[in-house]
Amino acid sequence: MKESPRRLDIMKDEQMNPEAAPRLSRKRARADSVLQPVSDNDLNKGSVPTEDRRGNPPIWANTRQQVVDAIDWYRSMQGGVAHSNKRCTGFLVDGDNGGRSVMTDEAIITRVGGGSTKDGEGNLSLKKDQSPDGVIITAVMTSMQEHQLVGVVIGSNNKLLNIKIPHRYCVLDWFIITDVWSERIGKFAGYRLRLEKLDWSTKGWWTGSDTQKSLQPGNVHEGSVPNPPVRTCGECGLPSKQIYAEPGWMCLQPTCSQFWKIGGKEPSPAAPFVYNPGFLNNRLSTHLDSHDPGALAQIFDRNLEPSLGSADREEWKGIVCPHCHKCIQRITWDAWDCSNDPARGPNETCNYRVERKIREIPLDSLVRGVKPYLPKQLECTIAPAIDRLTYAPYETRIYEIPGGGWITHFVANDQINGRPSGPNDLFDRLQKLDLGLRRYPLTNSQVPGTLTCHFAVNYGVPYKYVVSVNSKAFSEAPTEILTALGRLSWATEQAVKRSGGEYQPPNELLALGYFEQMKIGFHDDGEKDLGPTIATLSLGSRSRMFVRMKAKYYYGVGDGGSHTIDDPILPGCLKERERWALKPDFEAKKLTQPEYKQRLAALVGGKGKKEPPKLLRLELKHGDLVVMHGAGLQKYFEHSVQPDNGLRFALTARYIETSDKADLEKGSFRLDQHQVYDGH
Ligand SMILES: O=C(O)CCC(=O)C(=O)O
Ligand SMILES: [Fe+2]
Repeated sequence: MKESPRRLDIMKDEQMNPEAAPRLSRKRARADSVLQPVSDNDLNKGSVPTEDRRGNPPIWANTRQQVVDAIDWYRSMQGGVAHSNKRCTGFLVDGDNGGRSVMTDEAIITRVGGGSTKDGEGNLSLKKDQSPDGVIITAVMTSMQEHQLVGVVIGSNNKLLNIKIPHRYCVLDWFIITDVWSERIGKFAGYRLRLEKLDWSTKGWWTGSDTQKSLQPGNVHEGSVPNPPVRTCGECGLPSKQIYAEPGWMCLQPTCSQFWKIGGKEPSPAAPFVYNPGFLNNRLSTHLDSHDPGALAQIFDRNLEPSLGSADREEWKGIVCPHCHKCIQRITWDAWDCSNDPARGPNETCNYRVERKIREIPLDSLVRGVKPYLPKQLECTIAPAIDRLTYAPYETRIYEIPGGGWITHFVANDQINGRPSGPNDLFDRLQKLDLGLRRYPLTNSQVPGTLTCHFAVNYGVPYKYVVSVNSKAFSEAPTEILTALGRLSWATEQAVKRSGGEYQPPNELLALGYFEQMKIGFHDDGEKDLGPTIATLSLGSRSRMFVRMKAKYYYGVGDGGSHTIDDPILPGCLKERERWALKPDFEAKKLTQPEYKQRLAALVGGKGKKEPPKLLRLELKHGDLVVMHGAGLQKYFEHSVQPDNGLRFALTARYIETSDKADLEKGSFRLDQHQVYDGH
């Protein structure tokens, strides 16, 4: 732990007494950081970062999701701009800010993301003009017009500040957006913005101990420079500020023929660009000086408040540690724990912990009087074969998925659920147990450190699904888990036998727990050694399960944007007939591979497609069992489950092929008589 509370107190004292730190005269500061030309390279790239900063961040995190979970104004896992209700609420300045970006002590000038792609070196570049009507630009503009508070987070890849950024993500402060304008960026017109620190009575923790003064309102402070002139374009008649002292004033209206031109010519990108000092260094927002921005986040000791012990959304949001100020995610079922962080750094020692035993939630409060789903919410393109007799009192609905297999839905009822050791009892008893449920890091997430949006615990043979989960042996499992396993074995056997397959008893069980607003996104269960059959028991809050073809097979376009050559052309895929018509020519070598790919691209387009349509939307109620049977269901299709708001458990059993002795041992079990299930 680098930030002790003491250090933070020191920081506050220093901030309250801006005279405490020596600083350069304004003239010198300008010479250092303003009149220096900014080329297409970032201003301070290559300079050596120093530890000499004034203080410590008020809030910090090791992963992006820690920030997102704990900070209300930064709910964005991708891109730099967090927005809500069409307003920008938070801004991240990390690496790759684009050319001509600068950070002074209190102002940030950088690009606005959106509409960019990463080049070979991971730098963002525009692939077309950024539209003023895009979601991000609109949000940024609206926030500027409304003087909306914008929280700013800095990432440690940022090279604009000449300090060593102490953690991967650090909150800077509240800012406001003073300007949004367009420039020529490479071949295209892209938006850039200027942010200004709201509170000009204190200095930011990130400023060096010998930095320039706070920004002052234009023309107020002795020695300050005039506000930048605004000129009207002779061509379009619209005003633009003079942002650059050099090469000079340019029209910044991207629709104007004189956009980004001086004397009819665009400045060379290699020309020195020098910010107008009045634009960079004056305080442009003088009207907000009495505004109380409120705290960046509520930071207090949750051990001092009474625990509601609910499964509400509030319970699994992140919190900011009152001791070390790190964003703590709710990783375990029953606690926030600062030390329980998969991305914890070697110097972190904070052990702040808040116990949160969940109070028992009565099943009735979740299942009684819930509004039926609308027909549209349960729309299926495949009609089930319905059978009310064979497994009575269950009703079964069998969906045959062409190219995939069968999904058998055993619909439970009060009679089934109310039996001793049935779903009602299981739901009540699972809540009282300490199963060791926790959120795990996703193994192939685009954003490192992202945790699942549900809690999990694995029993029996280790199973990797979307994450790698520790596994406990069935011999250590509570009777409730084995009781569930009994029911799942029964359902698996019935569904497999009915489709003519060979029954293989499960040797693995994954228990998932969902709080309010948790879910499992689209995924397949297809680990390499997984058998073809997967059975799930739903307990508690109602949910919907969705099934769709994977985009790769629906569009025939893989993740890299390339067309799939060994295309199975599944029934129901896009342009199925046309794809079948093309394939024989390729197989007969009448078409080369590039020609085949080109023809496919002409048929179904490239990547960046909309999501494939959902084939099934199933209503899973308390006590229901669902069996997926067929390897194709995991290979070519994917599923997701979206519970209603409220506590839910899902217990899923599978058979996993393994010759590992220890794993086999973990997966072996014998059910007691009362744990065996016969379908009643
Ligand atoms: O929550 C559910 O019903 C489904 C869980 C699931 O898909 C899984 O465990 O892989
Ligand atoms: Fe699954």
